[in-house]
Amino acid sequence: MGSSQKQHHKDTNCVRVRVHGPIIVGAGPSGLATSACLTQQGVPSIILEKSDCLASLWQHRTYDRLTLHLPKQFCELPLLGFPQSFPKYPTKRQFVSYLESYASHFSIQPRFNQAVRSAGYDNVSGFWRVETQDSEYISRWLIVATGENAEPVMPDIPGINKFDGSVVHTSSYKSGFEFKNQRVLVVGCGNSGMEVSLDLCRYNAIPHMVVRNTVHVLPREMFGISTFGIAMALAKWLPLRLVDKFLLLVANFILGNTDRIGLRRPKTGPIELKNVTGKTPVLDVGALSMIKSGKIKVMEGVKEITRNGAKFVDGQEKEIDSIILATGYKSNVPTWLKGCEFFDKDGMPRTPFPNGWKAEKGLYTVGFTRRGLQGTASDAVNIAKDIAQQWRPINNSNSCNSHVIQLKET
Ligand SMILES: Cc1cc2nc3c(=O)[nH]c(=O)nc-3n(C[C@H](O)[C@H](O)[C@H](O)COP(=O)(O)OP(=O)(O)OC[C@H]3O[C@@H](n4cnc5c(N)ncnc54)[C@H](O)[C@@H]3O)c2cc1C
Ligand SMILES: NC(=O)C1=CN([C@@H]2O[C@H](COP(=O)(O)OP(=O)(O)OC[C@H]3O[C@@H](n4cnc5c(N)ncnc54)[C@H](OP(=O)(O)O)[C@@H]3O)[C@@H](O)[C@H]2O)C=CC1
Ligand SMILES: O=C(O)C(=O)Cc1c[nH]c2ccccc12
Repeated sequence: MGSSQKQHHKDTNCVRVRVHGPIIVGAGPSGLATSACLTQQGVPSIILEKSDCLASLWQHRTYDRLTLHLPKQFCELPLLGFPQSFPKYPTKRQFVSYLESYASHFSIQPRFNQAVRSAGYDNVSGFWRVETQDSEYISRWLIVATGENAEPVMPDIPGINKFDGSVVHTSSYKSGFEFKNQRVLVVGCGNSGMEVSLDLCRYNAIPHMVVRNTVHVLPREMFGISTFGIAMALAKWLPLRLVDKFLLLVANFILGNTDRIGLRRPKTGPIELKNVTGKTPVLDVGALSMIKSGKIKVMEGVKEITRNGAKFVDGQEKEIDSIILATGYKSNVPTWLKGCEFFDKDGMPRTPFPNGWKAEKGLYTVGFTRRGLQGTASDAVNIAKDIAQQWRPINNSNSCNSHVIQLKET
């Protein structure tokens, strides 16, 4: 990994590490992809990861039955594809094993248990100072790879604190096993809400899924071809409006009119909506037929949670045993990156795709495109090329490509 020099700070006992290459924050797919692309360009880097493993979202914060939604060719990281033996839609275990082989192939060794608490640009020295609980890392380049899904969104629903049963976010949900035979309120109808509701059905639980708004549901495949693949192919030739028209025509043919089962479609088409707002269409893997058969109950917005149930905006009241919040995720960048105008208050780059990867003064972002792993791959390649151009003139005279240099601690 990146070459660095280590010093003990006398007053605080904090270790100060001078890093020669870029500092990457986050060892998810985005951090790994960027590190690999930098390595290929001859630039060393270090990754700081708050958790104890790589891809912690996939390893610790997703449910057991999760598989990729898009066919594998749309989820590969740059430079090293999936093994041929993988199925079209790899499972999360396969995806994690791919990421582990990826890291090992490029000799990427993230520094685990390093939660970045603050980072800021020092105008005087021209370096980024990045603080974790026990160290300060200093570099010319900082790459933000903490992801769009860094923290769960926990909505403040009236009365939720009075509820007697358990309340969990989908990021802590593993399987319906713990909810056997229960009446469960699932708040939210994105891909997580739909898939958790489907999983609950497999354990004889009765999911009541809250749909407060409009939602696009598309079949995962159309006539044996992935819907996402069809959309990407058509988008090369046709305006997005027409692509969406085609997708909706076929979706309505395959799924029927989803309005009739309480899933009203937004006015804007599914791909245009994803591009403009980031809202991902639901790619159906079975929940829709459970809704049609009444096993998943669709409810309107929640008005209030009571000790043992929920009141809905249409006046209905239901007793429930547990609540699962499928309310999505948010970036955590505003909590640690200081004095930076590049990110908005939600921790997303203000500059839209495909140009949001480069900020100013050696700051970069990877994986904030709202375009899944394809967006990550595009950012990672761009960042590595850009930093390599700055790296070569500085380091041609004085080769610094060796691995970590541990200087004697002072
Ligand atoms: C359930 C689910 C399924 C998905 N499925 C798909 C799919 O099939 N296809 C697709 O293209 N996309 C999918 N996505 C989108 C998803 O965002 C990407 O798959 C991918 O995980 C993004 O990678 P990332 O590295 O940007 O973020 P993450 O995977 O979230 O990794 C960020 C890393 O940064 C670390 N971190 C955060 N804050 C700090 C800090 N302050 N200091 C140090 N480390 C920190 C985290 O611990 C984490 O390890 C899915 C998302 C979810 C939630
Ligand atoms: N197999 C796969 O590949 C999977 C992929 N994913 C991906 O992970 C990402 C996150 O998905 P997901 O976790 O579903 O999050 P999303 O942000 O996509 O969906 C959140 C849902 O919660 C609803 N919601 C939020 N707050 C409230 C509230 N206070 N009351 C009622 N409803 C509320 C939203 O409704 P509203 O629209 O009204 O705001 C929306 O329906 C997406 O990109 C998704 O595609 C997730 C699961 C599986
Ligand atoms: O980002 C996600 O959550 C995905 O599941 C991948 C994804 C990226 N772009 C899309 C457009 C339509 C459906 C899924 C995706």
